[in-house]
Amino acid sequence: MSRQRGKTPRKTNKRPSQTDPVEVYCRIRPLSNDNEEVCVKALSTNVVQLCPTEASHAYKMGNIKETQYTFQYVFDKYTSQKAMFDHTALPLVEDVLKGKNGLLFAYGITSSGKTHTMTGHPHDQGILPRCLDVLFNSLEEQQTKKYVFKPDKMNGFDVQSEADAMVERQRRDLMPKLMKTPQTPRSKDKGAFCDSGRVKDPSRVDGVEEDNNYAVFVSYIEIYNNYVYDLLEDLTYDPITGLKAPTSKNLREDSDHNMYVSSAVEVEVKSSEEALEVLWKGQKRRKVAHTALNTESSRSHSVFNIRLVQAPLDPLGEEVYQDKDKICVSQLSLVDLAGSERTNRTNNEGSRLREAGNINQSLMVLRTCIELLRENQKFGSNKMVPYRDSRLTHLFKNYFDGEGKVRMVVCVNPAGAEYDETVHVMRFAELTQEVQIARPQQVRFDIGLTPGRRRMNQQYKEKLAKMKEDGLEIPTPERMYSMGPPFPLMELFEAHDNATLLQLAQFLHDREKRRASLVPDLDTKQDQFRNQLMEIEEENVKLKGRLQQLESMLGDKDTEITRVGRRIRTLEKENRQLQSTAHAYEQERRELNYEVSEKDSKLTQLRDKRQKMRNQFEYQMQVNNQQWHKNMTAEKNKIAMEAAQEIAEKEQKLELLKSIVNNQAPLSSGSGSQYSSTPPITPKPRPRTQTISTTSSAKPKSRYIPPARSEPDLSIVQGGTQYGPKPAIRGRPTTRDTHTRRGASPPAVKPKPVVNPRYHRRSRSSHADIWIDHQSKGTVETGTILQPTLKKKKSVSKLEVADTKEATRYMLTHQTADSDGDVATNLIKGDIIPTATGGSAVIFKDVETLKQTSPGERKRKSKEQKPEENDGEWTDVETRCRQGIGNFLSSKKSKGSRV
Ligand SMILES: Nc1ncnc2c1ncn2[C@@H]1O[C@H](COP(=O)(O)OP(=O)(O)OP(=O)(O)O)[C@@H](O)[C@H]1O
Repeated sequence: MSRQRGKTPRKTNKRPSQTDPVEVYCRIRPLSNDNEEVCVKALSTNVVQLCPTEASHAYKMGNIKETQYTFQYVFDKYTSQKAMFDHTALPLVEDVLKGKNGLLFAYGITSSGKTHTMTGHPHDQGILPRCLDVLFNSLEEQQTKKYVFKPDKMNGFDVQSEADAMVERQRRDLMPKLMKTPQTPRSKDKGAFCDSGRVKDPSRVDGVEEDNNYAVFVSYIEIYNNYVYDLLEDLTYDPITGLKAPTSKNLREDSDHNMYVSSAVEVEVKSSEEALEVLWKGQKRRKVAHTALNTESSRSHSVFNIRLVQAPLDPLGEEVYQDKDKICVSQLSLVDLAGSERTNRTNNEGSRLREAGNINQSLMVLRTCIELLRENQKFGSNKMVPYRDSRLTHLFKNYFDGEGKVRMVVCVNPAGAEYDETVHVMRFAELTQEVQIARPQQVRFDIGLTPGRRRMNQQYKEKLAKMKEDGLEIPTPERMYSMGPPFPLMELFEAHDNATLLQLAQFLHDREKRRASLVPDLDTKQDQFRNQLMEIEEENVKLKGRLQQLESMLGDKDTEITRVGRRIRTLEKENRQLQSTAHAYEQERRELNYEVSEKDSKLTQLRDKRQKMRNQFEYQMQVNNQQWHKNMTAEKNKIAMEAAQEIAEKEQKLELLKSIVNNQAPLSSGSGSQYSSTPPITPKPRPRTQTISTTSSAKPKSRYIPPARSEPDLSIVQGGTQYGPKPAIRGRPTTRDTHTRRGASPPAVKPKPVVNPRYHRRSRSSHADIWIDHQSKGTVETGTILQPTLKKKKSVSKLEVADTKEATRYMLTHQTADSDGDVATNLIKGDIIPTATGGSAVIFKDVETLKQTSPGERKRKSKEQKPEENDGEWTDVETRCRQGIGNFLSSKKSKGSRV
């Protein structure tokens, strides 16, 4: 072994060549109540996310940011104790077996699962019992007898022979039992680690040196209120005062500057059960105070140390080599830190409050130390790390200052209410990862003795026993190649100390003899060895050839692999492209399908709508047709009635006119205030006087008054009508007039003419005529193709006397509807002749009828007679006058004035 100091852990003054960071693991425990809000979530196997809950102080202060922390590994609530152990502690157990130190501590707030992780339950063991199980599983038969290694009370170990160890065992067994702490009943779970219900961890690790012997020592200490107590110390019992209070222990530094708890009991254990019993004994002593947060909350930091002592076997492979310097001690410290919460959260009072203060103080110092250490390492500063400010940091100073592996398990309670505390824990944990620890150096256990000594000794013993059994001679054992026992202790006090010299000569002679006897054997062995070497060399040459072959094959394969790899990559790329194209097409197809279905549905909607509209329209058409037929029938009846009435009226007027014409009765004209139509005047006064109304025949407004004076008055010429207030025209009959007059009886009295058309010569040139186009305002524009020719005209809707002064011709437009509903426009034309009294008279000469027939009804036979058909009738003066007067009257009726 290169380094055999029985001290733990070792401090090195050299600057470490290789370092490892502190490895931090995070474990999230399950919620106590599934309905609780969660503030911690594992994002991956090494990232954890914290998000403030509404109940948290941070949230209330407006900090709602989520934070992420990266750790070596994050274990979620489903992680088993076994998995936890395998990741975090198993490598440390392996290291311990190889002579390296390890520190594992559980850190977190109260009730975050530290004790559960470190200790667990018998049926679901935590890290500590599993470490013990694996350690003892791995050591198997290689443990020394008890008391071969003895703690030297200065953090080191002594070694003694098995015989001495046996004597000590006997002595201890015979020793009267000391007064010990009365046994208290074990609690249900934690004390039951040694019960049959315990589920042992079956794992074992490699790394156990074949030619070493081992012994395991455990110690259990507690740091409470910044005092160190030995949890395995037997409390002395005084029959009067009872149990004596435990005394706090001091921390000491050994010759190698390693810290240890002075006079702390270290118990040598030979099985995990024994070790767990010790653990339970210590746990009984552990301060477990009830706080508001956790009824089993640990108010102290507990440190369970497992020290593995190993030493090589002697050359015979029989016993431990009796040299203290050849002992190697490695240590695994498992620390369950007290909860890191703040005092105000726990509702602590009195001693509990002091506890909380001290816990926080020691954890604060731990944080400060780690921060400074990190700073020194990072920035090359040399600030003093205040390890001594707390017992906790002081005790583990060597782990951080020296070498070893340090791991931390951060336990997290994901309950939302714990957010504020958890954030501090996380920050510290993340920071801790930046601290570098010197990597422990590889311990070499080879001390120059034949390897496999234990096995050979074993075989030798077995063979010996068998030969003894068979009664055979015992052959020279392989181990006889030894040069014999070590040199005896001889001291030469004077030059002539012959006895000692002889003894030495004898010893050397024996050795010489032994050597001489071994030389031939050695030569034989050398020959054998040479032959073997040659065989190996041959084999080697063959293998080299084969290797070359294989290498060239491998090279070919590599080339092939590279080519295939390249081809695969190309194909993969093509495949990806094709996939993306297919994807795009698929997408397009889906979109088109969607569009088509959308359009289909729109089309269907449109069709439905159109059908609905058609139905509505048809229905509306039916209704309208019915309504139209009804209206038409009513209108027809009305028109027929009106026509009958009009005809009757006109008949009446005609009668009147007839009588006027026939009788040639003189018409008196007033100052133009009213139009009067004279009744037929006969030489004999007629028995009755006929009154003609200007508005309606039913409601006569004026009566005929016989002329008072003999001045010429209005006379109406056949074929025309006399208009105007004053002029009285005795008209000469026209050709047409003549026709009508033929049947009329000559007037009995010849009235004095008011206007004499004979005296009034009219220009024959139609170009010189100025027309008055008299149309009432409601005249409908018919758009008839044939229109009267009026070169010069003045259109009026109301006829004034002044208009008649300039004009020579007069045309009255009058519209009527025939029985078919078509509009017939009558243009009644006449000459304007000045009267003797300065007025104007109109002599109607012509009536034109413009008629428009709808094409659909062209073939229908109109009830209205065509002009040519009317020829006979139109030439009839009566009819024409009737028409003329009727129109004029109706036009005058609407105007309410007379010319
Ligand atoms: N991973 C887990 N799975 C199941 N139960 C758990 C887990 N972690 C913790 N618990 C349970 O939560 C409770 C509190 O855990 P524990 O006592 O280990 O907390 P603690 O951090 O050690 O508290 P303190 O600091 O006060 O000692 C215990 O009942 C424990 O069984």
